[in-house]
Amino acid sequence: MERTFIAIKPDGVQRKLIGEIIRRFEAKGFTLVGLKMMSVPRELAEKHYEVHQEKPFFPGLVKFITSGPLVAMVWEGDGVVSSARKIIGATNPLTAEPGTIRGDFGVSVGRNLIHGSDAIETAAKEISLWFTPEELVSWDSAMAGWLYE
Ligand SMILES: Nc1ncnc2c1ncn2[C@@H]1O[C@H](COP(=O)(O)OP(=O)(O)OP(=O)(O)O)[C@@H](O)[C@H]1O
Repeated sequence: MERTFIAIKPDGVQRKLIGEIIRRFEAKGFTLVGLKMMSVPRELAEKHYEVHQEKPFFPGLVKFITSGPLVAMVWEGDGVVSSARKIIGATNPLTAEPGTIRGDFGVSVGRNLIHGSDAIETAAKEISLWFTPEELVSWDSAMAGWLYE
């Protein structure tokens, strides 16, 4: 079953949106298989965003991600990688569609509340970067028969 890495960034935690964000993924029908609240070490933030290391916003992004607690999660379900990106919305919350997390709760690109892996291969890399295998819990949702044919 497909898995994706989702992180509620420090602004989402401070804004008390943890419950609302988890609710949206649960209500859609995805299954939570990994969850931890953590302070992010600088090296982990830099590794996670290494594709952006030459960008002017990189130092500020690393400072922001390491500035407070973050909630790291792994969600499972058919098509969860691309569906999660739709639930999250466009990178800039001002242009993100209403009904998406960023569209409903954010106003600036540097405080866009949540991260979601952008492809299946990226998801696998990010899951192994943020979680050990022992931290992930495989379980069968009792609702599966009502979610899938
Ligand atoms: N111009 C910018 N100014 C400040 N921060 C930015 C800017 N562009 C991107 N970022 C930050 O870098 C993150 C990664 O940018 P990317 O283009 O990969 O967007 P994304 O894939 O929608 O976001 P994420 O990887 O966090 O899910 C953004 O989520 C945002 O927090």
